[in-house]
Amino acid sequence: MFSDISERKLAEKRIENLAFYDELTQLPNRRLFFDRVEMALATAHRKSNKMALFFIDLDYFKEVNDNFGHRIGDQLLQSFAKRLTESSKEGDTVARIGGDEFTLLLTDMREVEHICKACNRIVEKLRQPYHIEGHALNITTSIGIAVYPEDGTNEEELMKNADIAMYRAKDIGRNSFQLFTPAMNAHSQERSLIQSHLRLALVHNELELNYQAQINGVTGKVMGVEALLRWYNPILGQVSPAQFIPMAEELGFITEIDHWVLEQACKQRNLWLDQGLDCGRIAVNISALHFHQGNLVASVESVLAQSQLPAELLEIEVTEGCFIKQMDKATDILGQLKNMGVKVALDDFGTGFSSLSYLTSLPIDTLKIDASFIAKLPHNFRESQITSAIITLAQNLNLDIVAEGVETDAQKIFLIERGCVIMQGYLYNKPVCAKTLPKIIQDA
Ligand SMILES: Nc1nc2c(ncn2[C@@H]2O[C@H](COP(=O)(O)O[C@H]3[C@@H](O)[C@H](n4cnc5c(=O)[nH]c(N)nc54)O[C@@H]3COP(=O)(O)O)[C@@H](O)[C@H]2O)c(=O)[nH]1
Repeated sequence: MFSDISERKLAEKRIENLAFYDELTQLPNRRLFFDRVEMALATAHRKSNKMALFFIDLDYFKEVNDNFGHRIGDQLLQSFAKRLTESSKEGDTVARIGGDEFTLLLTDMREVEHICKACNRIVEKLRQPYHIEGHALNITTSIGIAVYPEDGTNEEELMKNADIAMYRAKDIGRNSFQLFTPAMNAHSQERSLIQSHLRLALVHNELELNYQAQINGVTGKVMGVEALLRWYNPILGQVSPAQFIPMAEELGFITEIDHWVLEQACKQRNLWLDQGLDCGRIAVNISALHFHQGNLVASVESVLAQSQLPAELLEIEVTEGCFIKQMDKATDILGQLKNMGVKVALDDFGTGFSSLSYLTSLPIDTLKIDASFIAKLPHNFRESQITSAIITLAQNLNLDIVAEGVETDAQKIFLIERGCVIMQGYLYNKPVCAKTLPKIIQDA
């Protein structure tokens, strides 16, 4: 009899635990979190206090799972939950509401400055490296914050607005926190609208490629062309790739888009080849996400076979983001491309992570100096020094070098004097459609 009762109690406890707590981290789940918010709202209302609801999302958690496996991913979530709990105060509620999504409720807040202070403290603690099974994982977080009563007076509203603010933090580069503002609502609606149209852009034939020439500034000869994606939607108008490419990455169809670009660009370059148009290599941008998650080598192989374009006329542009993680895998992918005869350029060079040692081991052919440096030439001391150093580095490593975003004669002269002769930018031509490019090449 005694044992029956204890067993029943144990079973009840287990059921309650499953209903209200997350099994992996033992934190309250979404249901219990909502109950706590509801209770806290009543107290905050009575005492005329503020409270803050944090929506916390781990940046690039999926990559941890993909690269290190789910066991390490789970341990990371447990350590993260522990740290988040340790950095909160008595009376606060920490919860796990989904895969890598956590929430935190801070009660008894009087000023928004107190909330920001608390947030800075928490972010600092969370971003210290996590040491798991011999791996040092550097994880950052994107946090959105909604404050009662300004940003919502019930749990749904606060949660929705904290979520919107969290997406804003992701949009502006992750690793930050954002307090909700009403303007974000409009931004979030615009984002959803773009996303819903983007899903159909390929099917509705709304994508097109433009081409921008890369010119030898001394001889005027066209050395290559870069394919740049354009999207025109009848309702949204022209949408910049700087806006929709990150969305396509987030929505999971960047590989499909990159493959389409690759196909069109190779087909077009082969057509120009047949027409005897001498415009060097065609450069195609590949997103870092596609680089790691898609099958880039197979994609390039099949497109080259289908288009009949000689491999040496194709250049793949990758960014430093491709090498932050899984350097060995990245080297292997680039090596396979090189073995096929395809050239590889490192785009936006100088803006990524600081370690240059990877340059010596990566099989790349070209460095593209980022336009943000060129824009400040020739008068800005810092940018002039960096640009000169990048040119010297490329020369020492026997790499080709291309300057991006060249707009003035003064920039061109600066670059030529330092040994960078290939340039791309509005000084020569803006990106144009396939029909217009031959005229630019003939006039060059
Ligand atoms: N994965 C893919 N990414 C792509 C693809 N097409 C473009 N992109 C990436 O989107 C970002 C924005 O591109 P875009 O608006 O096309 O801007 C490019 C040029 O048009 C612009 N440019 C060129 N010359 C000048 C100049 O003189 N002044 C000036 N202000 N801007 C100039 O610079 C952008 C160059 O892009 P990149 O060489 O790739 O850095 C951009 O990050 C693209 O990479 C795609 O098909 N797939």
